[in-house]
Amino acid sequence: MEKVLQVQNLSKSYGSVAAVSGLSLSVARGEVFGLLGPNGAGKSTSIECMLGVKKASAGTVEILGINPSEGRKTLFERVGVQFQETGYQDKIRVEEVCRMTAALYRKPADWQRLLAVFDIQGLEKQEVSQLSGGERQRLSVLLALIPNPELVFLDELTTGLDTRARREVWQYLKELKKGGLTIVLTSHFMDEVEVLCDRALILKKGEPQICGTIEEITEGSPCSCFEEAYLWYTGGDDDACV
Ligand SMILES: Nc1ncnc2c1ncn2[C@@H]1O[C@H](COP(=O)(O)OP(=O)(O)OP(=O)(O)O)[C@@H](O)[C@H]1O
Repeated sequence: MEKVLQVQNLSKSYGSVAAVSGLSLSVARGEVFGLLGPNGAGKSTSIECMLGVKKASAGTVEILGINPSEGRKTLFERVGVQFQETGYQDKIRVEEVCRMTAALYRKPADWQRLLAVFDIQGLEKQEVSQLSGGERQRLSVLLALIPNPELVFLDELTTGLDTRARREVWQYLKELKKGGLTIVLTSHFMDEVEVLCDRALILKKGEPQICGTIEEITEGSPCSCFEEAYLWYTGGDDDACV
């Protein structure tokens, strides 16, 4: 199966802090892959290094056959990125940020339709700074999809979304997956990971603990459910399954 993302021995230190150590993974086309771990485990740093936004201390990354630090322009034509926080221009309106993003790509998605899908329709004239946290979150996912990407990185996909909105985003991503989209996501919600991810990798203090399907990860622990297994992999030595 075609690999759209390949990471080998990626490490990143900030001074004496080893944020990521020896991360290796590969993601096949059409797969949904979860990068998991507690706050500060190194998820965002890993994604930023994969994209070439931050310079890795060691390791190699290939996205769609491209070395991200060399082919940035080609890469961003084909890859969508949602970051946890986006620095929007002061007073920019929803429709302006959508239009400006769409203008960057040759074959952008229909952002008006995406506004409807993400239930932000009717807020086009509103300033982004005046949106609620959940609306802003949905907008950031929408913006990552405007390039019509082959691969999308979603960082804390549904943080701040209400129950209905989360399910709607899941449903939409499942449809995009059926259409062949490859998704790499981070999440703190194990129910979301179970619903969406084909495979996941768990980081603890920057170090990969296990990589596999939800079943493989659960079976690799003494626990009987995935969330407990996650807590077991990421907890202290004394942590036992509930
Ligand atoms: N610019 C930076 N300078 C110094 N240390 C940093 C910097 N960015 C991140 N770190 C540290 O690197 C480690 C990994 O941070 P990172 O943001 O990648 O974690 P994360 O898994 O994405 O966390 P969260 O779930 O809270 O978003 C943390 O210890 C963090 O304090």
